[in-house]
Amino acid sequence: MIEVNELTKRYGGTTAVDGLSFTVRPGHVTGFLGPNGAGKSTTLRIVLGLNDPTGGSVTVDGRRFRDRPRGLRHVGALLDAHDVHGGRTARTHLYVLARSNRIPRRRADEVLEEVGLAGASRRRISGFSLGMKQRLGIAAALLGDPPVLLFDEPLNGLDPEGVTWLRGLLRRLAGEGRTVLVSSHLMSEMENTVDHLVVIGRGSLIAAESLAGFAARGTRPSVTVRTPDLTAFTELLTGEGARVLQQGPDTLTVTGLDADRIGELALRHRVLLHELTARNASLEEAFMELTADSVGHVAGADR
Ligand SMILES: Nc1ncnc2c1ncn2[C@@H]1O[C@H](COP(=O)(O)OP(=O)(O)OP(=O)(O)O)[C@@H](O)[C@H]1O
Repeated sequence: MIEVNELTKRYGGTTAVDGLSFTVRPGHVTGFLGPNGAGKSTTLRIVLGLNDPTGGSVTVDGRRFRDRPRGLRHVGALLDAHDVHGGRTARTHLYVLARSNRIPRRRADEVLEEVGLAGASRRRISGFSLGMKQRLGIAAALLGDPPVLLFDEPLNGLDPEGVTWLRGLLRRLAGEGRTVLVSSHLMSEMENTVDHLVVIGRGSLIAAESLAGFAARGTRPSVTVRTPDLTAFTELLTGEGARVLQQGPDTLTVTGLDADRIGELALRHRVLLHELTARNASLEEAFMELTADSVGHVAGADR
């Protein structure tokens, strides 16, 4: 468990983190979300003891990370994929890390295999693409088989296959009972990846809850319905109190009734449905609404 207590970090006149408290529990993939400059990287650096807080504290399983010897066995982290010695090969990079944490060498080969870099393990890192460096950073995080994992914007630079792979890996790690915290400034990246959210803006907590709970804060969720019985079904839905917008020759957007209820109505009245989709767009809307005051630079704001 990661516990952040009343954390504050100032850089001169800039307050990067401002009295922030939250808890990250095992068994979940928790998204750490906020607009650019919200203080995510600063918080993660403090968790790892790379920066000292101005006030407050962070503990991992009840202790400061810095007080643990052989840290990679407790917390694995990917903060900056470029933060590697380009002249080394991927293998050597991991061997050095393994040695300094008393981890057997064979583990380095195992994690290279796991992240899909076994074939490139003897190549110099300077020739790696950003996506390959991300994979190498993930391999380093997994090296010590740690119960706690932190990833700062890990989807950056990954191609669609890489994104799908990483989502699966994060879920598996959480399924094994580990604590997994993943930062991003994009809700669209997180909605298919995480089940819990910690949202911050200007260094302060905005929300800490389940993905479903967060979505419910936004504008009302909508459901897309495709049916050849457009007119009759629209009447039925409005009769049940729904708001219905026609989007195309056979497509409706419905608010005010959830997808389960709409499906039941269709079944009861023998209406043929070709599609019934609950839209997650409200997550993005909730994020934008809740963080609107914390966004430093809004496109077009000066015009
Ligand atoms: N070493 C530093 N010196 C001075 N200011 C800093 C330093 N590190 C971060 N900051 C400032 O602290 C604030 C928070 O930055 P941080 O990088 O933690 O945000 P972030 O949420 O990770 O942003 P992004 O999504 O852009 O990575 C920003 O205003 C940033 O300019």
